Amino acid sequence: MLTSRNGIAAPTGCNNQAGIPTQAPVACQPKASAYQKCTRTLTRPFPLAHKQRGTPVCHALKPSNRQKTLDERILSGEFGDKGSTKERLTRPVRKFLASDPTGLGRALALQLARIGRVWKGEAAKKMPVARGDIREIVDAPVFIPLYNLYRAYGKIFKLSFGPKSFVVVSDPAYAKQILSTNSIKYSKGLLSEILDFVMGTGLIPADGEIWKVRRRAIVPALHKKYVASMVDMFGDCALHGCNNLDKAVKEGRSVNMENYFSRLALDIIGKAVFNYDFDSLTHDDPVIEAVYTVLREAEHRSTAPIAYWEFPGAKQIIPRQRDCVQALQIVNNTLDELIAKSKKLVEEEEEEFVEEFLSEADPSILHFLIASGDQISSKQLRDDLMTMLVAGHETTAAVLTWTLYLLACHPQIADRVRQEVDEVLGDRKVTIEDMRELRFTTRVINEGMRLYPQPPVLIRRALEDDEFDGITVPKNSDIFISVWNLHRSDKHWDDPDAFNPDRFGPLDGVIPNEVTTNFTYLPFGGGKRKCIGDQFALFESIVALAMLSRRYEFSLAPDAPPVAMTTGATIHTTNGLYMSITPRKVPPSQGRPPAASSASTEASKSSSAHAQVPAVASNGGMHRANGNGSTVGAELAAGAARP
Ligand code: HEM
Repeated sequence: MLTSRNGIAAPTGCNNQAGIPTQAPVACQPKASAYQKCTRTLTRPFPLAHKQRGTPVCHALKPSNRQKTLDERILSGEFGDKGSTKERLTRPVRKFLASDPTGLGRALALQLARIGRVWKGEAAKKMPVARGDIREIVDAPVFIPLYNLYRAYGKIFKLSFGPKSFVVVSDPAYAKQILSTNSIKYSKGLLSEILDFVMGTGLIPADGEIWKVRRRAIVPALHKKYVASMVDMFGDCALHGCNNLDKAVKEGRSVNMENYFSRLALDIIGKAVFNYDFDSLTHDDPVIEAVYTVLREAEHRSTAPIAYWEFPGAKQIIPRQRDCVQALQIVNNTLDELIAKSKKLVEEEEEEFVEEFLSEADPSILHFLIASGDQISSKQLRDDLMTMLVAGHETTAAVLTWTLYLLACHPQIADRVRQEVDEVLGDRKVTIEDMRELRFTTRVINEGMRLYPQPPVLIRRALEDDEFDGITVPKNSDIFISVWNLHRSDKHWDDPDAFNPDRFGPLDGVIPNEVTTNFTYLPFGGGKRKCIGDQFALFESIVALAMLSRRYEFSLAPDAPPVAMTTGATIHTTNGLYMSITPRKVPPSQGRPPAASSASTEASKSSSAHAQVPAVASNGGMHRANGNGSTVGAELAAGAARP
């Protein structure tokens, strides 16, 4: 056994190439001391948008021509002098003049010093431009080079390669300015261009008036009663998943839990968004295959160096593009059928549409939107549904994957989760009230999302000039807000690489979000474009983790390939997350009765455990109350601090 930085034992077998906090001898870790160990060879210029999938993770820079590591170069002050070159060059002249005994030289030196100060002031307002060894950055997931460059160039810098350039932002105050205070000055830019083929004018890529209208229409669909009913469904899906895992356990097989979570999340989001049972946990069919083809294409395009699919004829000639067109057709046909079915049901049920409308026959978001009388084209509806499918699938699956990985590397923390789950749930069904009781499990997810934010980078484009401490970001700049850097910065976190779910304070304290941490912690973004599925996703993750922890103990399969990261829209493993699974004897107790929570009495009156929770402006005033916000931090925070 080795000991992690936070004093928690980690197994020696924990293959730690994924930036996790153990002191196991790792090849590459985003920590100063680890950089020297990487010896990968540089073969091409820094591939910012290069396809990363399938390449082993290496968080380090190769030693430069001068055989210096980045750490040594940072320590040497190479990147430190952000002053004026003119001022630096004229410094010796000034010194020489100052030593002139006649007085004339001294007067000139004084004058030169004044001009030097002006030059220095001007230089301070210029954005640092990443230079030099950028070409030496190896084939790593994109957020890792950005982390290294952040350490070299600081909280805002420009990254140029060829005709393209990006502004990389890694400061909470700047992130707040872009996402919240000055959000009106920014669009989704590149993201809209990349995702157009799959999401069209869905909520994630949409901007301006379309975004406003669609957000107002969709957010009310994720109301309290809906989320409460979804918790029930999460439990059923997770149980179904457990039954599948039992088979693997019996056969003594290790299981790729990344794949498992991807399927679980697909089954859940299909039911939640359009009441479609993919049942991908037990079988594959052409619709599932088509969905995965489209999802993989979205990831492929977000990391491809050039938009080759836009070349004339590409969609007909290139096999992967042809497959994508066919897959889109299958998905669109399926969605059209579901839309038609839902319209028919709405006509038949003739239920009055009330504020927290929830159809028993079909509680999905699609049904809500149709029942609300939302007059939109089928194309827009499809765009919205696809957006939620993509947004709610990959993200949650990735959060669960990396959190389970962290737990496997920190058995003592996994023990604490199991203990809590046994106490709260025993072997009974999970309910919405339990979300307030599973506090440590919630913290574990919070910490999992800090160490592995999904997505690790947020993308924006400046619609007009904006200023950051005197530095101008010009109109049309493409901006990367590095959530990874914010979450891993030692300026904002003690021992930032350590997996320490207790770091967020007492368990009955607030649930961390961007507001409680002043934009240092952004698992769901912030401001008016904050995730609308934050509460849904957090509950889904808690339920899945609780159900698994109650039944099994997980450890990394001894013969598994090393766990390493690769970039997609979210962080994937390079070779899967293979786990050995040991069944636990589920305690026969019924856990705490759900009504034990003070909230649940209220909940039973109002059908929602969140009913009594005051609304807290967690996102710059764009709150769910006005149809624009989302509330996980606020509602759970208030819930956690219950009497
Ligand atoms: C753990 C799971 C999830 C994570 C980590 C996550 C994260 C995020 C983040 C960081 C953003 C902001 C993106 C930006 O500012 O550019 C976002 C936006 C969004 N998310 Fe999520 N999300 C999750 C689950 C979900 C689910 C389950 C849904 C749907 C039910 C969803 C729907 C959306 C939508 C529609 C947006 C765009 C909102 C807008 O631009 O107005 N997300 N998500």
